[in-house]
Amino acid sequence: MGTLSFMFPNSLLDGTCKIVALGDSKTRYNKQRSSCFDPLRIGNCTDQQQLCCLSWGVDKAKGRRGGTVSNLKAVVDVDKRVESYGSSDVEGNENGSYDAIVIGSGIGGLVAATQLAVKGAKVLVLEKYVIPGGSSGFYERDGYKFDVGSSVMFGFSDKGNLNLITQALAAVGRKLEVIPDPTTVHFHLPNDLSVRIHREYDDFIEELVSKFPHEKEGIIKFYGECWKIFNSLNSLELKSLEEPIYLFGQFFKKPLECLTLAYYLPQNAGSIARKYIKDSGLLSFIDAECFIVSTVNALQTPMINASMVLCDRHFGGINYPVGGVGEIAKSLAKGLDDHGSQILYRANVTSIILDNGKAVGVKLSDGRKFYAKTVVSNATRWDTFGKLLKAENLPKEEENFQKAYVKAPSFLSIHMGVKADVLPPDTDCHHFVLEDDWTNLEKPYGSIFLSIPTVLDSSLAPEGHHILHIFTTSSIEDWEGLSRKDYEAKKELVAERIISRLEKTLFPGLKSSILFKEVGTPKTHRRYLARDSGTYGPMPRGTPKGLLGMPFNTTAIDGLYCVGDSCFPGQGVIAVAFSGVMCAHRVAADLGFEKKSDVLDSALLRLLGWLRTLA
Ligand SMILES: NC(=O)c1ccc[n+]([C@@H]2O[C@H](COP(=O)([O-])OP(=O)(O)OC[C@H]3O[C@@H](n4cnc5c(N)ncnc54)[C@H](O)[C@@H]3O)[C@@H](O)[C@H]2O)c1
Ligand SMILES: CC(C)=CCC/C(C)=C/C=C/C(C)=C/C=C/C(C)=C/C=C/C=C(C)/C=C/C=C(C)/C=C/C=C(\C)CCC=C(C)C
Repeated sequence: MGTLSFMFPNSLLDGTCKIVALGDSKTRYNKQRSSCFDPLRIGNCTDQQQLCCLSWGVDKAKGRRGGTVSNLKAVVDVDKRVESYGSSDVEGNENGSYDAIVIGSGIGGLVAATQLAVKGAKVLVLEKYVIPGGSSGFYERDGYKFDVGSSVMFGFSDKGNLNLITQALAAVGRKLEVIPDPTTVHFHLPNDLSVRIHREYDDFIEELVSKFPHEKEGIIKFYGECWKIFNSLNSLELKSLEEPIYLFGQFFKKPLECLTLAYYLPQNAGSIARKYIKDSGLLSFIDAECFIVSTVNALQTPMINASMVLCDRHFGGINYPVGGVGEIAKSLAKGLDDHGSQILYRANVTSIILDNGKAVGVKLSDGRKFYAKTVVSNATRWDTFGKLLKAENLPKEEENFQKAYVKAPSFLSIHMGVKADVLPPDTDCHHFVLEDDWTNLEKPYGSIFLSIPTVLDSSLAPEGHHILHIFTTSSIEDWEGLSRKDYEAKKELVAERIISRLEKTLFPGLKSSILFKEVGTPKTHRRYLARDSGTYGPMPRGTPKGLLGMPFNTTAIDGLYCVGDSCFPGQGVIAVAFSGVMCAHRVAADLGFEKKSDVLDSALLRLLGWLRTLA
């Protein structure tokens, strides 16, 4: 980066840090662009920002060209924090001593890495940012601890086979204390339809039937069909569907359940709902139920995915980790370290190194190269095949994927700290608001998601305050080509409209209770989550054949695997955790840590490839 000068005044230790950057045009460029999340922020910054600022300062001080670090104690504290989430600096390795390199430490990447580590593999995770978790990370400001993304955690209970987050933590000897959420979501919908998704299934059904008494039978049949699928899923041991010894073993042990899943694999929730339900308001409600987990309506949502979430919330229930969602990734990262593998932060992978068409390593933006027997990418498929590999050599399978799936929009997120008394007593933790027109459900800024995690865990905000995380779909195109001033003004304007809507629908007096507010746009998501266009994940271009077209973890490139939401079964923390489990199993088999059969492998992989072409 050249000639940067940093000066850290003593105010560092009391939580504010003023950084003065002097120097070349690049610095001035960063100075102009500095935003609330910017590692090179100029002005007051706290906590995690401070961490970024300081770690830059340390780098500069080490590399020495004009760096001045005036408060070494603070630097040491910050280094300890980086250390506590995993390893610090690692030299490049030219001779390939790792079994697997994982690009990215989202939940998908971390689950793949930890599962491999417990099987005995030596893994290196390379994360661009300064903490683990990606969209399941956290950040701290002014005494508030915010979840970067969703605060609704499926798969986090203590029972069944589908509690994949609990299991992933347990695999590395970790367990988090959780707080049960009595209501998954409180829906506030057109025609004054208000529905609470109670933890108890019978209470939920009773409430829904009370709103649509003429559809009692249809409601029971539709949700009943979801249970049939959920129970089949829940009876299986979950591993890679691309590994034939396991897959055929499951068919042998649980033939009925596997056939049930095979039957529903190409189906969508909306068409099944229409078999039983006629009321258009109720069908729209089921659209909203699906939209919050898939960003598309029920007709486009795979039935297996819908069943998973519509039942897990009652089976294991939604549980929130004490200390926030970020604790999950932090614990996985620590568990990885405990098992002899490593995670390296500020490690921006810019390309995947190929040798005779096989993935053998990666190159970082600072020039370091790391080699391994296999490479797993937790970046989206658009980033993996469009940036880390040369876009012009797009394999046929990826071309097909991009024909069937497009990037879902990103989000506009508003993180706020408010006075506690603005919330009526018994306010639920999660809300979904669509005021008067069902046709706005999927439109940008149409529906509003709201989470108030301090309803469950008050330690996330100073006493007498609450956190509000408000988000709504928004596309990157809406935010590009604006001057800094216009960009900031637009953020304020759009946020103001959303907050006014919530003030009108839910919390009178909301605006005057705001003590802290920070707005992130799709550009923020793109920048800090390294996701192309800031996308939330893939969504089907048209009506998909359920999950049939969704690729698993192997790719057309030998030695390269993908994990995360652009793999089967798609978006969602629990979904990417499953993709991590599947990926680790397939990689472990290929590395010789698990049983495999070359003959069966090639037959199954060909069959699955062919099935995808039918989607
Ligand atoms: N966006 C949200 O609001 C939100 C919130 C919570 C959970 N989720 C769920 O989490 C899912 C995503 O999880 P995931 O595991 O697929 O991924 P992720 O996007 O959460 O994490 C990917 C990680 O990879 C890192 N990365 C990407 N490219 C890199 C590169 N070139 N070099 C180094 N690091 C790189 C990113 O910094 C990030 O930490 C989403 O589908 C969503 O359902 C989303
Ligand atoms: C292979 C073949 C061909 C065949 C065979 C058959 C079989 C055996 C099959 C099997 C299958 C399986 C196993 C499957 C599995 C699946 C799964 C696990 C799935 C899962 C899913 C999940 C999901 C999707 C999830 C999601 C979630 C989400 C997204 C969430 C989100 C949330 C949010 C956003 C929040 C909201 C908030 C508010 C409202 C505020």
